[in-house]
Amino acid sequence: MKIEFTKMQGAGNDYIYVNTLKYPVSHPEALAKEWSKPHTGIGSDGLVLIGPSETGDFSMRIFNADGSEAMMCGNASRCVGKYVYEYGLTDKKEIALETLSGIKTLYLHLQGENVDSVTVDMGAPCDIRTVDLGNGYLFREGTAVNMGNPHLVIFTHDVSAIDLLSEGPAMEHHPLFPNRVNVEFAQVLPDGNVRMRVWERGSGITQACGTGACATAVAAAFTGRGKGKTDIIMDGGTLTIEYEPQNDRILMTGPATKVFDGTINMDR
Ligand SMILES: N[C@@H](CCC[C@H](N)C(=O)O)C(=O)O
Repeated sequence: MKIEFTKMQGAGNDYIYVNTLKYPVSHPEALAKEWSKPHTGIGSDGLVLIGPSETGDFSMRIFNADGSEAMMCGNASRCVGKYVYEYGLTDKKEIALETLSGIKTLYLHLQGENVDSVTVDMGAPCDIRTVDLGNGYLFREGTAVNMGNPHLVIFTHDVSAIDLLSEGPAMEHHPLFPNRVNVEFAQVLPDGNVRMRVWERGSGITQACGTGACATAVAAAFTGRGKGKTDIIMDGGTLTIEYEPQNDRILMTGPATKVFDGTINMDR
């Protein structure tokens, strides 16, 4: 059976989006693995399913490139906002999106008829703590933050020197995180903004991570490095994160971009 999909990216974090109101998908874990492959698939960081919701306007499910399902994805939530508006599924500019980590409110920013960027109310971070990574690792200490999904943020003086391909998996599979963890290496710049590189659980090196950008801003505040409104500069683009520890929400603003539409056989 042929189905339509749309490839979209937010700060370079790219996913395949399927409207399940039109094309129900029965085995997303297998399809995420197959379709994410760069040479034999479509090529992406994973698969995102847009569906109906009883508690919000729409629902979002997100599968990493290894087929594992995640609770939340910041970059995908912005792209879902763009998708449902531009494909005529809604004319609302404020959208309640149901995710496995609760309802997230999307505020669409338009440029003419198109959604150019989106602000997402990401809710409150939880389980913020300093973790001792023990001996045998490049870094001894990090900050764990839960943004609906788990993150480990490690501050360093030179983020460009990190070998993500070896340090990323070592941290993703650290015994402190039996469900694995997303890993952010972060460097505070002289102006207080943060340069960050990410290794994502289930997808490896990605160009950007929305929940990771939020976790980085939270970790910065927690360790006395924060400045309230922070640009998190990643390999694929920049997200602006607004966070004050006394408030119970984080606002994430950034781009949402369509790459192309396509069709693919569901049973391939
Ligand atoms: N890219 C994402 C997060 C995707 C899920 C993550 N890899 C996990 O397994 O928790 C984002 O933009 O937040």
